[in-house]
Amino acid sequence: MSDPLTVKICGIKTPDVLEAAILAGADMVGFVHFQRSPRHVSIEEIAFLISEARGRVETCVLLVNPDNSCVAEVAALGPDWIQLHGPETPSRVEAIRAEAGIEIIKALPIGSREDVAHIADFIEVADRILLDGKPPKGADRPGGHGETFDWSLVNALDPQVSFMLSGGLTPDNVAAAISKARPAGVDVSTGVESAPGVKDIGLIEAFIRNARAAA
Ligand SMILES: O=C(O)c1ccccc1NCC(=O)[C@H](O)[C@H](O)COP(=O)(O)O
Repeated sequence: MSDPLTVKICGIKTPDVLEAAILAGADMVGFVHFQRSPRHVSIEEIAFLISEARGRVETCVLLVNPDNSCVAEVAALGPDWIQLHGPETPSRVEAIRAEAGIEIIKALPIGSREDVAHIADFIEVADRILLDGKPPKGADRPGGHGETFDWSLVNALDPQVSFMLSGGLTPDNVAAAISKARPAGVDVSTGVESAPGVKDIGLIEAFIRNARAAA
């Protein structure tokens, strides 16, 4: 039997939404620590959210090109995962994994076959790979834009490579995405919001329900 699908709800900012995501059956929740994001949460807020989540759902802190002091500060909070969502090189990902002593998700933007070929450089240095859409031109942050990509591009990937899928997923398209890309997990933020940074509990429930039904 294949492993169950991991469902991650990213960009959670408040305890009530965290609680709703847990009750709806999320496997992992993500907290964004990046000032320019409408989903940014402070270190103190993340500490509280992790303490509420511990033992109930896996936690992930999303960082963009963090320096060593930021990595140490986040690692001290004890999340299960750190997600690197910036232009980190393979050697920097490896160094952050060693510094943090925490499992790493490396997010990679996909828009072409060349981008898919680039994934191989990260297999050994990250614990999970997350494939995302490319940010729109001129965007001031590297993710969380609700941008999909051509899911058939992942057919060029070595079938042994396990990956999570994100980028523009919604309750309406998650089943098609799972059927086409066959990911080990799905990750959503924008597609379960009523406005940037404002999660909609009904959409979170529908997303998880539809992802589970499709898996
Ligand atoms: O959410 C943000 O604002 C953000 C800022 C900087 C880097 C990444 C960011 N989000 C990425 C995610 O939340 C997820 O991991 C995922 O890519 C969600 O994508 P989407 O559903 O398209 O918003």
